[in-house]
Amino acid sequence: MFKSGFVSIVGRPNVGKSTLLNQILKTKLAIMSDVAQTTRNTIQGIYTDDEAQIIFMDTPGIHKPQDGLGNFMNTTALNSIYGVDMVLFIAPANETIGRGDRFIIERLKEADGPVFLLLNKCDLVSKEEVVKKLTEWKELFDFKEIIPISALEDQNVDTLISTIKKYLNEGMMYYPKDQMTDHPERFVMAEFIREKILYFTREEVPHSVAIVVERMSEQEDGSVEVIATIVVDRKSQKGILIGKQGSMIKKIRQNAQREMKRFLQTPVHLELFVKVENNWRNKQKYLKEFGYNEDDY
Ligand SMILES: Nc1nc2c(ncn2[C@@H]2O[C@H](COP(=O)(O)OP(=O)(O)OP(=O)(O)O)[C@@H](O)[C@H]2O)c(=O)[nH]1
Repeated sequence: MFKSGFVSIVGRPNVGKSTLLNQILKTKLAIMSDVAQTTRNTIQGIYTDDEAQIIFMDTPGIHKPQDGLGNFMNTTALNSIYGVDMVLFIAPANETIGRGDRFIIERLKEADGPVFLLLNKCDLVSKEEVVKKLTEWKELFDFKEIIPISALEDQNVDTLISTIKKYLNEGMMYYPKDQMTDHPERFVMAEFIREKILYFTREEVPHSVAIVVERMSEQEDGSVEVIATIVVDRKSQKGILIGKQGSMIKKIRQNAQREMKRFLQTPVHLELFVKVENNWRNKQKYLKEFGYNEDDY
């Protein structure tokens, strides 16, 4: 069973978020900041192995502290705790628990999914101090897991990965294992639609559907409009996809839209069209148009 999920890493500035991410991604595929940047959330890195794909999310705001607690902890700074499967809260072992930490802790109560505490920089303090710190933290929040690590020295990072995997649900591989497409976001949007088609239609519609994301554009209010066409190669498949009075396509649309919203962290309006292109798989023109090339397979 392959697992996947979205994980956000939060913590005060300088606690070691980037160091940890680099350590995790060191040996694996690293897709660093900006590659799949959206208006609000950034995919900071994607860890993929044979068992799971973990997509680390980050909110840009939390990385750009300004002076004063009030500023760097503005309301948007912690948005990445919503709509993710798990939150990793990093705190340094070598510093006292401060106002910044307490502020984040308060917000973590609203987090979607389990919250882990990663006590970082454990290489800088004694075992006794680590234990003492962990006890203090335990009193402040009901963490699902507490893991002492050293991001810099690569201590316990493998334990962290296996623990994350334990909590992930079965899921698809959102990104190719070792390759990025030109339009990562469009690719992911198309995969959401494909997943829902397979889920709701089961075996009735073969895997040969193509999904073309025609447009993906940000609206003035910050929402995103996605227009996509599902291409099938027989008329009967179109009928199945649309369903009785449009009931099937509605289900696919609503559920894909929900995933997109979760992924982009902003309202999404999805429009779907179904088009029949006889035997499109054999037509070079379409293969090109749909963005497939031999390298993808
Ligand atoms: N000794 C030690 N130093 C660490 C560890 N992790 C991070 N550091 C150091 O702490 C400093 C801050 O680390 P970053 O990874 O940049 O912290 P960050 O949380 O990403 O910081 P922002 O980008 O400001 O949010 C760097 O000098 C790191 O080398 C660790 O496990 N042990």
